[in-house]
Amino acid sequence: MAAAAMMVERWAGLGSVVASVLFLWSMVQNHIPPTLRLYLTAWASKLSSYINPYLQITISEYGAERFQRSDLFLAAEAYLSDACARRARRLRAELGKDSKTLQVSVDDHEEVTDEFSGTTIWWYASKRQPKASVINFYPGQDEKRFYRVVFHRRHRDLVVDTYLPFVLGEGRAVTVKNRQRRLFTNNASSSWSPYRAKSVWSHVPFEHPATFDTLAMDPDQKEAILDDLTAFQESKEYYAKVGKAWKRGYLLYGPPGTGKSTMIAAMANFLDYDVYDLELTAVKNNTELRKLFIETTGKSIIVIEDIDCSVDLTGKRRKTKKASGDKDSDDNDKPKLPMEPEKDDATKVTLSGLLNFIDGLWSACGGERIIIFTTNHKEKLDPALIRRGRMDKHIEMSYCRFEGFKVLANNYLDVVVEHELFGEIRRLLEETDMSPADVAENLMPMSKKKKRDPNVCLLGLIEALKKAKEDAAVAKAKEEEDAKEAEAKKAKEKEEAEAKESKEKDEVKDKTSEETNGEIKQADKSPE
Ligand SMILES: Nc1ncnc2c1ncn2[C@@H]1O[C@H](COP(=O)(O)OP(=O)(O)OP(=O)(O)O)[C@@H](O)[C@H]1O
Ligand SMILES: [Mg+2]
Repeated sequence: MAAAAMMVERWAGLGSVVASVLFLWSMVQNHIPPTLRLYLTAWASKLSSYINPYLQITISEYGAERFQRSDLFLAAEAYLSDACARRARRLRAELGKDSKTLQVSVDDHEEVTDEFSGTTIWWYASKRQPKASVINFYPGQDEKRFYRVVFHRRHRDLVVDTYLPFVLGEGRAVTVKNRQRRLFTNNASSSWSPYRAKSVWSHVPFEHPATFDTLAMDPDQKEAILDDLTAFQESKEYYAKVGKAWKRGYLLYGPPGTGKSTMIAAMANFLDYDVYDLELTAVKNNTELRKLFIETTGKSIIVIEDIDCSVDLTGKRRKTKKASGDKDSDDNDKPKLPMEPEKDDATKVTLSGLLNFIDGLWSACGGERIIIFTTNHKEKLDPALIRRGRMDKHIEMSYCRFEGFKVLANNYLDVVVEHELFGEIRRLLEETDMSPADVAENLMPMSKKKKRDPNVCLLGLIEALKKAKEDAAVAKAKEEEDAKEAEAKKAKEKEEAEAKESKEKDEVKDKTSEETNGEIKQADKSPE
């Protein structure tokens, strides 16, 4: 290691000699004809490569894409920060994008060494000064930063074929680990800019605290979902082998307040993915839908909430999506997303557009995506939309039962062990349908007096459950009464209709017989 440092120092000394020569060279080169200058430059570089056994690779901050920082540069920066920065003597510390975490990286003009398969590789961070005469409109573009990788020429293959891809992979993994995850929402197409590809989505930091530990649901179901997600995340090779795009669809269905949206947040936190919350009502047509999809990145969850409310029979958007708790209470029995031939494809999002969104384009753009639909009314969705292969797993989010309650009691009241009131709560929860959201609400009283007293909260929950049970019984009795009344009314109407019909028949019969009698009498009177 020390020998390597000495060697680098020696070459650094030689470098300063070369720099002086180059300076003189630059002084005289203006007086040399261009062809000769080119020839001499090539010759000088040949000579230098003959003497200098070290090769160097430059990784510039801005590559061919002038306005976008190069992936390799970003990966190298992340890799060096993670693996080598602590060995450097001059570091640079900055607040991360989330303004919370501290990011330490190698400072400019600093050199660090890395060991790979017994080989020493030197990294040198630097920047080119901007030309004084150039005014740059893009901040960050005036200084051109770069990394230089220096290694012995006998390790050329190792560095190019193995080491640099390793740095790229490791750097990307570090970036994913350290990144601030984001929650994206689609902008109305009127604000899309042809000059900024990223204008179709806007984002905020994703900071939802939900995890699977805090999610109240059946433990076996939770375990199965976690298994499924882990298997998906680790199956890159498997998906490639069977020729399937690396994506998975989940349909979350159940009554309001049962934790569908919370589950999505828990999944994103578990997988460490970004979330794209796609508001279909803001998308004008299938072309826009496609564009939105293309602008999503890998390692993300694309969510369409309340899919049954997003597009109706004619493809027209509804004005208010979440007017009430139960989003479909206004027109419950209208089927949505029909398999009808779509005529004006240019002006609306259609079922086929949506299906294409899920599987057509998925296959074209690889990369670890999950799509989730949520609905309160699974039965209203077109079977084509939710068939296995599109929505691979259907997850029912249901009312709170005792196992789910125990999670909530732990979350909200820190009650871990069995409480004396648990027996009654268990019985009531089995007899009453109450959503986890309502149970949670009862466990989180806002009054100062009741604050954090488990007994008071649990008693409050028991009261609420009893009331819900009574209300449900009253509602059921009323429903039965209404049904009976409706049946009686129907029977009466039927009876009346039958009576009316038979009366009409009798009248017709009477009239016919009268007419017949009249004709007979007429015949009797007529001369033979
Ligand atoms: N299963 C659950 N576990 C833990 N908390 C829950 C659960 N279900 C609901 N909650 C609580 O209730 C609130 C509302 O839940 P959430 O928004 O996830 O319900 P939802 O099923 O998406 O409802 P909707 O169908 O109306 O969209 C959440 O903020 C959460 O605190
Ligand atoms: Mg929801």
